[in-house]
Amino acid sequence: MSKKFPIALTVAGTDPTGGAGVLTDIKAFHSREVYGMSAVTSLTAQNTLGVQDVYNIPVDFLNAQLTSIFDDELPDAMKSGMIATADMMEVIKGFVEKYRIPYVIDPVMIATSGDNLIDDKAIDYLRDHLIQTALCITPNIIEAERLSGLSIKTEEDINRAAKIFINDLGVQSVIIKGGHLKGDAVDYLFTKEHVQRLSSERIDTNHTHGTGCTFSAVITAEIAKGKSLESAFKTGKNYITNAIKNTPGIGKGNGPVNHFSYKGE
Ligand SMILES: Nc1ncnc2c1ncn2[C@@H]1O[C@H](COP(=O)(O)OP(=O)(O)OP(=O)(O)O)[C@@H](O)[C@H]1O
Ligand SMILES: Cc1ncc(CO)c(N)n1
Repeated sequence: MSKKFPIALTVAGTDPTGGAGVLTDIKAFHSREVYGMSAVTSLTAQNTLGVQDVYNIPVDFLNAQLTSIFDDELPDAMKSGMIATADMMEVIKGFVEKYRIPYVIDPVMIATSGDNLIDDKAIDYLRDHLIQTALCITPNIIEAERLSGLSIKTEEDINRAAKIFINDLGVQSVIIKGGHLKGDAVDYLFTKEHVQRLSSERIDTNHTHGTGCTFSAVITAEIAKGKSLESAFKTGKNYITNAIKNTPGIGKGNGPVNHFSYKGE
């Protein structure tokens, strides 16, 4: 029997309050009418106030989860979020290379609350071995600084960092998210051939927990449908702007975004 929906896989950590990580990814896939699958890298104890504890899944068990998925059905696209260790990254790289699956990397390093989510060895492995396997990587400013080695304050700095990603680090394409800069919320997609700049008004809110996860999950869902990266980027940007604007107002701290409100293309 042929499958009725595109399938997207997320490989990421969990947030029990559902604002970031695997749960927000699955909500975004569902909202975009894409069937969601997940392999969990870490269980976190966190909420809108911060990260209280982290339990990393043993690397063999991450391998077992991915084997269960890939032995049964091939997802149309996958993304990763929090991957706490280089050992886990090596396992994930093996599956991406074996199955040649379109792969979006959200290079998660630090939670919105400021807590570290991955170790230094993992950041080095990400930069030197993993990001090259992706169709696209989606760093925020802090992650782009850490991976490129540049300090990023202006649009010119963003252009310079993109050149490092593409020319020196061998990345196919990169979306640098300007959510952490001042002024409008501007994101940039760089490929070898062109730059696409998408801008939205900055929404005055602290309810931005899981925005990066959600944005990359929507992009992955659109790629799973066979959409171009340029079109997926537009949908991701429209979705996240709407989702932040319509915050459901959950929790005592940096609340999550709304997965019910965006009805556009
Ligand atoms: N206050 C805001 N108003 C409008 N758009 C925003 C705002 N904050 C972030 N965005 C948008 O949300 C998306 C995610 O960007 P951001 O830089 O917040 O990612 P992130 O830091 O990786 O998120 P996370 O909180 O999951 O770690 C981008 O499209 C960015 O432009
Ligand atoms: C599990 C997880 N992934 C990603 C982030 C980044 O928002 C987070 N806070 N928690």
